[in-house]
Amino acid sequence: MAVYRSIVILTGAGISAESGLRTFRAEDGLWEDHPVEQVATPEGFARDPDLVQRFYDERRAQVLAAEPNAAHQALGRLDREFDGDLLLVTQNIDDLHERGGAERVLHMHGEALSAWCRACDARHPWQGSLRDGPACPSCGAVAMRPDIVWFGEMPYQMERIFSALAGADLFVSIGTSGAVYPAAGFVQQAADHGARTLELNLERSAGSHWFDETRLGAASELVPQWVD
Ligand SMILES: CC(C)NC(=O)[C@H](Cc1c[nH]c2ccccc12)NC(=O)[C@H](CCCC/N=C(/NCCC(=O)O)S[C@H]1O[C@H](COP(=O)(O)OP(=O)(O)OC[C@H]2O[C@@H](n3cnc4c(N)ncnc43)[C@H](O)[C@@H]2O)[C@@H](O)[C@H]1O)NC(=O)OCc1ccccc1
Repeated sequence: MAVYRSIVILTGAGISAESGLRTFRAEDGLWEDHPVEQVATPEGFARDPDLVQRFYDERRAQVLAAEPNAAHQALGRLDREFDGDLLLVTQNIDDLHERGGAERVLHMHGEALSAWCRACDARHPWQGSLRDGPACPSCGAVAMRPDIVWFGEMPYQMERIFSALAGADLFVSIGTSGAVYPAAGFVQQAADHGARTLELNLERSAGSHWFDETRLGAASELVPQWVD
């Protein structure tokens, strides 16, 4: 790891699969029994807010019941020991990176354990249900939604991500199918700036051909091997 000055890591649902959190596109994936346009779009929320709140209440409970695995813990070690620039960009809404010891984490698609008040724009750490329309602790309005980036919505902190990609000399992608943009385009941006690019995934992804190297296997084995 010593040779690199600035590392950007992108993670997806695959890194949390071995912690018991379902991925999206596997045959038993989340999108199988929850059509994405119904539960992960602003239109779906407007059409049936109770269905969407119930979906994310379930996800929130699953996240609270899950534990970080060896891949999360290895990235926690890397974050503690690497004194260069490091940004761990995750598409995941779980907090397993933080519970695995990582601090330089950016949730580009939001967080399950956070609620967003549409009336006063405040965000609140949230572990309970949003279904029964709790009042916003800041303004009292009953206008809270999951603090999640849905399809058609702008991901969070894109400027910070683009500038990290522009300065990176190593880009590593872990447990993602490369099916969703803008995250799926990060490897090209990093490569265009001269970074070495490495993919760690259970199977080849839609973006594998963009990487200098792809290692296939379970994250709980590949990530500690790469870090240590
Ligand atoms: C379907 C796709 C074609 N659509 C999009 O990409 C859209 C539209 C779009 C934008 N640009 C485009 C360009 C071309 C085409 C389409 C678009 N994108 C958007 O709408 C985005 C917003 C997208 C975010 C939506 N929210 C999510 N999540 C939060 C919700 C929730 O979590 O409920 S997306 C969701 O799916 C995405 C993909 O999932 P993965 O994490 O990769 O999981 P998946 O199941 O697919 O794959 C798992 C992988 O792990 C591997 N694996 C499994 N087990 C293991 C294991 N044990 N070990 C290792 N690997 C493992 C498997 O092999 C597999 O490869 C993740 O991002 C995830 O967060 N917003 C936007 O574009 O805004 C405007 C904009 C943006 C920038 C600049 C200007 C304007």
